Amino acid sequence: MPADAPKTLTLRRPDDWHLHLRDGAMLRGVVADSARHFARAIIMPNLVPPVVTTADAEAYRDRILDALPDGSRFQPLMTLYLTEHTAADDVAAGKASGLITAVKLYPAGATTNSYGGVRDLDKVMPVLERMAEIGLPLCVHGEVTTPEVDIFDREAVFIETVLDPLRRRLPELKVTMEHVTTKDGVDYILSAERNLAGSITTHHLIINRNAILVGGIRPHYYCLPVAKRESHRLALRKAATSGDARFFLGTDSAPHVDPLKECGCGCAGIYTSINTMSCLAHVFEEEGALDRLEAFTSLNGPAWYGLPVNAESITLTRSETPVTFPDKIQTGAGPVTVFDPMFPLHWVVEASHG
Ligand SMILES: NC(=O)N[C@@H](CC(=O)O)C(=O)O
Ligand SMILES: [Zn+2]
Ligand SMILES: [Zn+2]
Repeated sequence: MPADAPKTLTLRRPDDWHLHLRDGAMLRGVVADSARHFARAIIMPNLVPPVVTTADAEAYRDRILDALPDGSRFQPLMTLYLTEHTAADDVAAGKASGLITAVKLYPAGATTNSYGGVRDLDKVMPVLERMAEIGLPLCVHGEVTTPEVDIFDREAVFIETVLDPLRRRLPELKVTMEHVTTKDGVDYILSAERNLAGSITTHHLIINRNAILVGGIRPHYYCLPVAKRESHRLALRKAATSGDARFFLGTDSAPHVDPLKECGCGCAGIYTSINTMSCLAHVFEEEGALDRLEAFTSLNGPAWYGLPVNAESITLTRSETPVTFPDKIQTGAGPVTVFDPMFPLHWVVEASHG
């Protein structure tokens, strides 16, 4: 690091625009890790059973608020899991009451707990048209599920065969491409003049697909969309550190207990809530872009979702000796392995203000 490089960095308090908190004992075991650094998070609705109606979302929000540490002001921003039976009026009522921030499209079978997702987009067009009218964003898990399509191509094929046709059919619909993992995704977002933005995870800025497979199979680096080759990781880094308002943080922190990852058919998902800010400061420093970290974590997301930026701030400090995080956290549901970036971390969130 150059001698004159900053040793502390103060940012508006960040938000997480894509987060899995789960429910029950797991929720109670993980929520404090997000609430420590983040003011708000968009909460994914892929519970079992999923969060389908406004009433489901209200009940789930209350369970999250209940699980928070005393005094926490963390704000869960709720989403609805789009199904072919979703009622447009219920979605509109959820938005009007201020409860619902977005609706989530899971192509059926694309990822964890997505079997109740959408098979035929025509069936959800009335809901999407209503969302376009009322300005409610659609968050998309952008992968096709066609068995013939190679898993590493599923995002690119989704853009070409599903997302682009949908956006041409309904240009007024605001779409968030969640957890973008490819240069194709980045380029597609950059090509759009309006109504398209993308979230990028912490881990996709750090690992490529080698992390999963070289030297043995490493289930704790397996997530969906699966990490791609190095050229894609570099494209994601460039987008995230560019300051471009169309890119913002969505950690996609997705806890599964270790026995469900370390087995013959392991679940997809990486747990990063606890060390995300340290990892991101490292990445942005490597890219010479520490001055653009705040845009990525704290400014671009609120602008896209039409929310105010947080009044509070946090300060990160760079220590000479590496900071350590636990290898695993213990939850009432079982142990959850923490994302290991495979390099020492030096940045740590040291204080919160306001
Ligand atoms: N990202 C993942 O690998 N897993 C997520 C689902 C998702 O976001 O696709 C999960 O719920 O476990
Ligand atoms: Zn997803
Ligand atoms: Zn996710």
